[in-house]
Amino acid sequence: MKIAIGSKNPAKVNAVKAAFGQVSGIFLEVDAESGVSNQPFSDEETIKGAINRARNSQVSAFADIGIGLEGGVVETAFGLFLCNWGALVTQSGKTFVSGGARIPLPPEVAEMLRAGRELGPVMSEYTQKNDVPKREGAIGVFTNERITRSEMFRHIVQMLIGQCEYHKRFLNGD
Ligand SMILES: O=P(O)(O)OP(=O)(O)OP(=O)(O)OC[C@H]1O[C@@H](n2cnc3c(O)ncnc32)[C@H](O)[C@@H]1O
Ligand SMILES: [Mg+2]
Repeated sequence: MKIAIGSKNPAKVNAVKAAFGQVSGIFLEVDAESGVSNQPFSDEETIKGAINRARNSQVSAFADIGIGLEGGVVETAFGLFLCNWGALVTQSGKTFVSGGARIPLPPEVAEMLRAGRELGPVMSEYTQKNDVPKREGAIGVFTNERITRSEMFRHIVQMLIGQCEYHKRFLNGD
């Protein structure tokens, strides 16, 4: 099975490979367009980014399925929360969506994002560490690395695969 991943970020790529586990597949990393802003600011925008990445990677790699993973933030009455979404698109165009765990960002980090900055660079500055988005991620930093970005995305991909399996098994879909 050819599986296209709509990103070259190792935190995402490793998550997809781990979620598929024993399934023998060829994984193709594609710099897929998300079609949304670099810093999505709502669930809707983040989901849209995930679906676009999934579809664009599947099409451009002629893959059996495409997986898109997108990170964003969402404003709530309790502060600005991390939000993460994934999408799986099949060759026939069937689309599955799932969301990840969410935690609030510290107020000083949230303020920088509201001022128009992107979370990745803000996190590197905040932690004085490079490549936070490719490593533990903001979720890893603020959970004392109990849940890393890759693990969070792995759960999302497992829920995508599971929904796809359910669809095939019980709904006879393709
Ligand atoms: O190469 P891609 O796949 O685009 O990987 P990315 O790290 O940029 O990931 P996203 O585009 O999905 O994330 C949107 C923005 O939010 C940042 N971001 C999202 N989640 C993050 C996290 O857990 N830790 C650090 N930065 C994060 C990210 O760096 C971007 O600025
Ligand atoms: Mg990005």
